[in-house]
Amino acid sequence: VGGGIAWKNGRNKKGKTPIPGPHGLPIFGSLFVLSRGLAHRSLASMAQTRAATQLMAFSLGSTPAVVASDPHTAREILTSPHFANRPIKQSAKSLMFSRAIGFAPNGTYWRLLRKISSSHLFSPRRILAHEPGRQLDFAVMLRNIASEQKLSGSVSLRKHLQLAALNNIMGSVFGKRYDPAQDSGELEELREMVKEGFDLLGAFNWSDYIPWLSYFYDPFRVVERCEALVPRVRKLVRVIIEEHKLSGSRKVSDNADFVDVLLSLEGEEKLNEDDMVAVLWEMIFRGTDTTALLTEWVMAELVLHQEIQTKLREELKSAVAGNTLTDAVVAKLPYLQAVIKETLRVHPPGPLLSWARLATSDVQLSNGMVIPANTTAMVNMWAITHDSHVWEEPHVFKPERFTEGADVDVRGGDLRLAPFGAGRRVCPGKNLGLVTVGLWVAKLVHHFEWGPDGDHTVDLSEVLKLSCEMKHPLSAVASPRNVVF
Ligand code: HEM
Repeated sequence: VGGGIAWKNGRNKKGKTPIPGPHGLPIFGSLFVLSRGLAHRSLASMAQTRAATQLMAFSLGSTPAVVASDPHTAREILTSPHFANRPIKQSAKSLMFSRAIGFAPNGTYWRLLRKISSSHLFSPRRILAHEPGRQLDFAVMLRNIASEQKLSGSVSLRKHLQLAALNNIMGSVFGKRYDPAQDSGELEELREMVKEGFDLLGAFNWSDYIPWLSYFYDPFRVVERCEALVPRVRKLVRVIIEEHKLSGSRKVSDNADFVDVLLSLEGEEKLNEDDMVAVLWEMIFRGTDTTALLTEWVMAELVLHQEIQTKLREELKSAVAGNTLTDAVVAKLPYLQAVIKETLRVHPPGPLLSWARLATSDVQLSNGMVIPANTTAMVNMWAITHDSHVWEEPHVFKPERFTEGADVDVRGGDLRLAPFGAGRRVCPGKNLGLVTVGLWVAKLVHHFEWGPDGDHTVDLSEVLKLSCEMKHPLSAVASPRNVVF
């Protein structure tokens, strides 16, 4: 059967045009493609060789799945109201994420969460109000980078970015920042919990696709580890909620943190405590790794392409001219924005858009194919951004394609480059993510010249976990520049 075991009985032929796809193995289908290595690359070459880039059907054990590797089909899937749900992994369910924005089914509760977060956490006014926090987290990072460079002669950037990103999101969500020198115990506990959650959500769990396996095969001990993590998360978040309750006034100002906002909700909007824990915890998860790893990819490309780094510094020099580098200045730097877009194109942090979608009814596509209800639908954004029919010289890192050619909206309006997804489930944190990465990259380049580290050359190999990150963390020589701001 085209598509394999989960597509038997003509499931892939419901429309005028059948959906092509590999036969896969008995029982497992094409599960091994997802369970190891770089799934986005394997799926891209499978779709290419089968002339199935528009849509390819395949089986993940008993779960029928399709993947779109072309902008047109990707748009039809992501923006269709019939794909507004997501299939939920066992780990996400056990970690309470079915009550958080990313996995809550399309309905009143999910719409309420989107509304609350877009007006109180992600609105331009709120993002601006939290700028002092972004500046503060950068100032700490700057000091730590300078001292590591002085001590070791090079800098391993990842840990600095991760601490800044964690503190930044903790600041705007929980109103709390950590100083490694003073709060090492609590910070370590939090870091460990975030890492455990990432590992569990990113781990490939065979029983998500072959349910009966769960009775005797759970190599990552997903169930047991989730059961151990949930009480720790509840305890940490509840303590923070109690501290906020004790602090009195529920008046919510622009720079209030998200806990205050959730506590101030009244009537039908009021969330119960478990829902609050889920929503708050999800923000920490989604907001930490994505900004840190995108900044690391940008900096790796800038170390490899010194001429691009010099050009960016020139742009910064003329824009700063005695002023502080702020969000407002950064937003008006076309070359910096082009460098970030080009990094999102070459290294989309979610190459398969992180969380899939689920068809809630049969969906007819404009090419005559029909995706049956209950099919898991993925978009291979990496395949689209590396397709030579869509992008000229797709493997070349060239920010100029965005300054010299037509500009491209990366926030979901143009499916040739939609690293934040699109449609009603598009990433709500996209503006916050872009503003944070923009400010930090601008400041890193303004304060240091970033050169190659002779002992650790830049290696762009990827590893796909919850997001796609550099397999070998970036190490570079950061030569301080004599700048005041
Ligand atoms: C570079 C930064 C980021 C990237 C590349 C990114 C990417 C994505 C992608 C691809 C999706 C799935 C969209 C879809 O299905 O169409 C998503 C969803 C989501 N993201 Fe982001 N994200 C980033 C930053 C953030 C930040 C900073 C936050 C919050 C603090 C956040 C919160 C979320 C949430 C809550 C969802 C689920 C939305 C829903 O299902 O309704 N993201 N993100």
